[in-house]
Amino acid sequence: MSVDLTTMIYTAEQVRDGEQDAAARCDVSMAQLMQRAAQACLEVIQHKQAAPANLLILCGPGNNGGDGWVLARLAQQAGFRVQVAATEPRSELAKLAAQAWRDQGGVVTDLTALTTAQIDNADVIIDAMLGNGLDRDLSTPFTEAVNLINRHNFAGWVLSIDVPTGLNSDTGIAMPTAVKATCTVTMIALKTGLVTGAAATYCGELVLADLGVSRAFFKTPPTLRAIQSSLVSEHLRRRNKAAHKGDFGHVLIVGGGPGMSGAALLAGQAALRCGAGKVSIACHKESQLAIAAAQPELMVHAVDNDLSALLERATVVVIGPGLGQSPWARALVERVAQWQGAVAWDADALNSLAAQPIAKPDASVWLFTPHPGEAARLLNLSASDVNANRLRALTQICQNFHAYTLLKGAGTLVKSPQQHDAWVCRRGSPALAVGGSGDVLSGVVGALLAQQTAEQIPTDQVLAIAAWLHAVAGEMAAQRGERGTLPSDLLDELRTLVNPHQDLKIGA
Ligand SMILES: NC(=O)C1=CN([C@@H]2O[C@H](COP(=O)(O)OP(=O)(O)OC[C@H]3O[C@@H](n4cnc5c(N)ncnc54)[C@H](OP(=O)(O)O)[C@@H]3O)[C@@H](O)[C@H]2O)[C@@H](O)CC1
Ligand SMILES: [K+]
Repeated sequence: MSVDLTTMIYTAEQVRDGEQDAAARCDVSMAQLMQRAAQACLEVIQHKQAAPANLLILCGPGNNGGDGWVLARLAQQAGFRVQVAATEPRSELAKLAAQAWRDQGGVVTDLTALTTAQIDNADVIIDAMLGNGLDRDLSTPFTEAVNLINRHNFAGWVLSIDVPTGLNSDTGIAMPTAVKATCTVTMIALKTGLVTGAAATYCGELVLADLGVSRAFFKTPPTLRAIQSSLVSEHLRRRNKAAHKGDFGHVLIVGGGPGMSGAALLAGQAALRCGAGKVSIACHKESQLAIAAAQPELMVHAVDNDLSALLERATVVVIGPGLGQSPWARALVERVAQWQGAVAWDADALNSLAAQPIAKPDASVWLFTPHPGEAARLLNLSASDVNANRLRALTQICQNFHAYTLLKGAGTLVKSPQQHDAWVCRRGSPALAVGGSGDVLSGVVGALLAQQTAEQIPTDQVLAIAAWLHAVAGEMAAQRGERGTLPSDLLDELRTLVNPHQDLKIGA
């Protein structure tokens, strides 16, 4: 069976532990691995930039620097004009590689003396300062070098080897200073910190160089798996021609407090566009008219605190969009928390659970879709604590609340309470960073839950599929302009995406 190596993502520790073993199994020495790493970087450079261009290679003390020293030699042999600015090599492999560069007549300047002129003369800067050995904040001379590279007026491009210097390859947290690369060539396996958190700002295009040992390495189970389009097409098949609305579930959306009818409306519209058989909304009486007038297919009920009749008819519940934090909202949260079935919790419904926790009934399945602020409230932490280790926060929420959880933000993470590994969504767009986007997502989750039986979607894949649909709908909507894309623009795109097997052209 073929494995897409770019979908399996590991911690830096897993890579460190696994690479030596994988190299030994493939009968490759560490020096050969370094040679292959440098060769992979050279090929990426040659693809983008013909020789003789000016390369400035910045080498740090460890094996990341070693990759840089070897690259200097290979690139010069390939006809590039190469300058190296370096700190003293300290690892054995880096020392040998530095000596080989000098033996070839290569010139070296001290990284502490790096000048703006050196940077400006370069067509390509290669960041081989620090890789996955980064274990503390940057200091002189790395901070100064990174600041010089990141200046807005540098006309060339930047290739980071393995990981941009200053980015934590496990958490995706950037030190106050970190290289903003055009392209990152990472070795052997993708690392968790390159696909979540602030990674997208720093990594640029991410290229995996498997160095010929990945197949041995990939026997190790990954920490994260990238959500792929195949997950969607496997589960959202062509519908049975004799289908009726009862096959596709009844979503009840609880939300739409005073002044927040739009959130419940967006969730309802997304649930309809993603194929739920029926969608009802339980909202505040002040919101009923606005929602009903905006979308005739929605059944809109004004509720005080009695949801019993609506819950009896529902297949799944989504609670949170526009719910607010009033006593009215809390009463609804308490009622839904007792209901036995599948409940998707979002927004103020999560805040309410955070403020006054309620235990999940054993027979219920709960799905949470917090953003980092809501996740922080659920864990009694700050949002920056959550962002400092998104995967850890995700795992804690799953465990503490026995809930399938989707943690929003670039590199959305998804995890089920039972499984060890998690999913990451590598798709998406900054266009999704706008109020109402999360309401659409909760409607998508509701629709998938409602169709779970008809489409045989395992519960642990519902949030992963929803994250992918929402992210790709965002990318598609953003094609008309990232800035100014509205959550309602996602609705048409979602409709296309949930019909992957349908040829949407109308034949004769
Ligand atoms: N192993 C392999 O098979 C292969 C590995 N490969 C490559 O090796 C890289 C990993 O190499 P690595 O382990 O030597 O770590 P690396 O990132 O070079 O840094 C360690 C050095 O940095 C220092 N240091 C740390 N933080 C610092 C800071 N903030 N500020 C200043 N200094 C700091 C630390 O110093 P110390 O803590 O000892 O004082 C130590 O000297 C990997 O990313 C990939 O590029 C590829 O060739 C493929 C084959
Ligand atoms: K680097």
